Amino acid sequence: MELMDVDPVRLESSLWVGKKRYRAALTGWHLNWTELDKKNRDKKTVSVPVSEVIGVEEGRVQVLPQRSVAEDTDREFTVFYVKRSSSGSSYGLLWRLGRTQFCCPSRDLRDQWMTQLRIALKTHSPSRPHRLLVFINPFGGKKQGRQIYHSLVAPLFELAGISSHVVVTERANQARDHILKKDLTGFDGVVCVGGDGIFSELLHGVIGRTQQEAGLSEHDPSLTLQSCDLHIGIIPAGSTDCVCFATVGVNDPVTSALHIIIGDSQPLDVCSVHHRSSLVRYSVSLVGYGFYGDVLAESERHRWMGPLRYDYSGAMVYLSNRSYAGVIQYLPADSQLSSPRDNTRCLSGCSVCSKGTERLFPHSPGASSLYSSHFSQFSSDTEGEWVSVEGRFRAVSLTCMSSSCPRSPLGLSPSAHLADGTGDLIIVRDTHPLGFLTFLHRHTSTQDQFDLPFVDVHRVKAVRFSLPTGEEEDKDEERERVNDGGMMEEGKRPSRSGSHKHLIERGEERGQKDFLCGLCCSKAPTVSVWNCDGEILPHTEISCR
Ligand SMILES: Nc1ncnc2c1ncn2[C@@H]1O[C@H](COP(=O)(O)OP(=O)(O)OP(=O)(O)O)[C@@H](O)[C@H]1O
Ligand SMILES: CCCCCCCCCCCCC/C=C/[C@@H](O)[C@H](CO)NC(=O)CCCCC
Ligand SMILES: [Ca+2]
Repeated sequence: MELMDVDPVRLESSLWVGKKRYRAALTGWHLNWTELDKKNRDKKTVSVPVSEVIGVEEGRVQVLPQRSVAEDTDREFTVFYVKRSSSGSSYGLLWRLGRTQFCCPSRDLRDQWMTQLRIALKTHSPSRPHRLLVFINPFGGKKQGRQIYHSLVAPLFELAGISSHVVVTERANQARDHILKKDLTGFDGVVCVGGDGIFSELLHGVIGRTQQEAGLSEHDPSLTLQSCDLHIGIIPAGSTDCVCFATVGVNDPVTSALHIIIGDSQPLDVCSVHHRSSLVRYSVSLVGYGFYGDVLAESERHRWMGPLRYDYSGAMVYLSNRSYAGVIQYLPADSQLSSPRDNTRCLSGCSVCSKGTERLFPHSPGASSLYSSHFSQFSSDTEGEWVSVEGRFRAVSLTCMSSSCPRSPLGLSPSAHLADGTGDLIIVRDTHPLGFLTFLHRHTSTQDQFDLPFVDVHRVKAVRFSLPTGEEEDKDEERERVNDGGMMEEGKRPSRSGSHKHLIERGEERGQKDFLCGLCCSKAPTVSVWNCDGEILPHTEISCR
């Protein structure tokens, strides 16, 4: 009989940790050490999975805040591993670098431990990255990206034997263009240090490059795109850090670095946004019209405030008390599988997402290892009946994930799934100011923001938005924007500043010179803008899937 899954003890010996004696054992999957009392009886045991061991060093070594090695240490070795801290959010725990110094009775035994631990690490951590391409946005969030990387992350990568090539960006879209055009041979993954904006650059680079190599056009909305092999890691250093927070559960650079080192991965739904037959952008978090579009447009004028700009702009936009007319069409997802109000929380290993991945990519051998897979219930994309809603809206939001962030720990749609191939469409119809304030305020607590008479939420596969008949986007303007805003057209993509300029021009074209000027205009604008993961879209009429 062949025995599978045996976990033989490779090494067991009596070691010292400080002044206490321990029995340490290394099996294939775990490193355990048990304190022994004077009569050799077991006291408490610490057990660390080998897959969570970060590194092993000879001697008494310290890594954070600074690397230091003590002398006279030929019988000692230090093991570094993931340590789950008791603090964090209700949704995810902070991870810290655990460190234990062992002292062996002889140098020989120390060498045996070092060798066996390194072999175990190699054998039991096949998905760890060895070489990473890191992009730092020096202007994201509180402008701490460089410092966060060099003081908290680089020492951990070094300890784990990961070599990294670092690019500090000098302009917007540099990271995206690098991924689209440069030789990426030898890199196991790309990492961004910044916020959701630089993550979005990496996302567009990785998806774009994969389609280029597969010879597929991203502009064709009916095409099933190739899913991406290159993983994206995020070291949070932005203003909202929504993608990091919603996937890891906290926005903490050390936690994220440790997840990257041990090769954790999480597939993500990606929503494509098209205007007519051009791809405009991809989104993983929020595609939002009305309140969230206006907050973003307003906040771009106050970038100097840093992350506070969203609070200030949120208050200003709330006070401007706006609603917008439009026609929303959506294709509902299968309500038997899940619902936005079923009170579930999607975490790594979620069963709804696993079933979704199998359903969406039945022939993919690495279905569970997909990272940035394209939003794709495509075989059934045109199936089902489109539903149409016309009216005036405070906010129309489509979110592919919960979009939780420090500002809203449960997010825009707390029960949304990270990788089920659907998004949640939240429709907030026009209402009185106090009602809307209640809706917003509930995002900051555990109260149900959907339990309000003017709010509807639907789990969807696709959404289209258009202006009411007679108010469609101007045709000439359309033509100009199609040429201007195609995401894949070199040098003509809407950047933050580009979009802002566009928005001002558009406001002026429509006689709304003061659209962005203090929100104090007497004549309220008739159209808002779309916020797509923190970027302003250059079109009002869009289709998302
Ligand atoms: N060197 C650079 N100079 C100017 N802009 C840059 C540079 N590098 C990246 N960018 C752009 O800066 C924008 C904001 O970056 P990022 O997302 O990192 O920070 P943030 O806006 O503070 O955070 P969040 O998106 O989480 O709110 C992105 O659109 C990105 O494309
Ligand atoms: C009375 C109290 C009112 C409090 C209101 C709190 C509402 C918080 C909801 C937070 C939703 C975040 C959605 C995430 C969007 C990100 O993809 C995007 C890119 O980072 N961020 C923004 O657009 C930044 C947009 C920030 C909007 C506030
Ligand atoms: Ca989803």
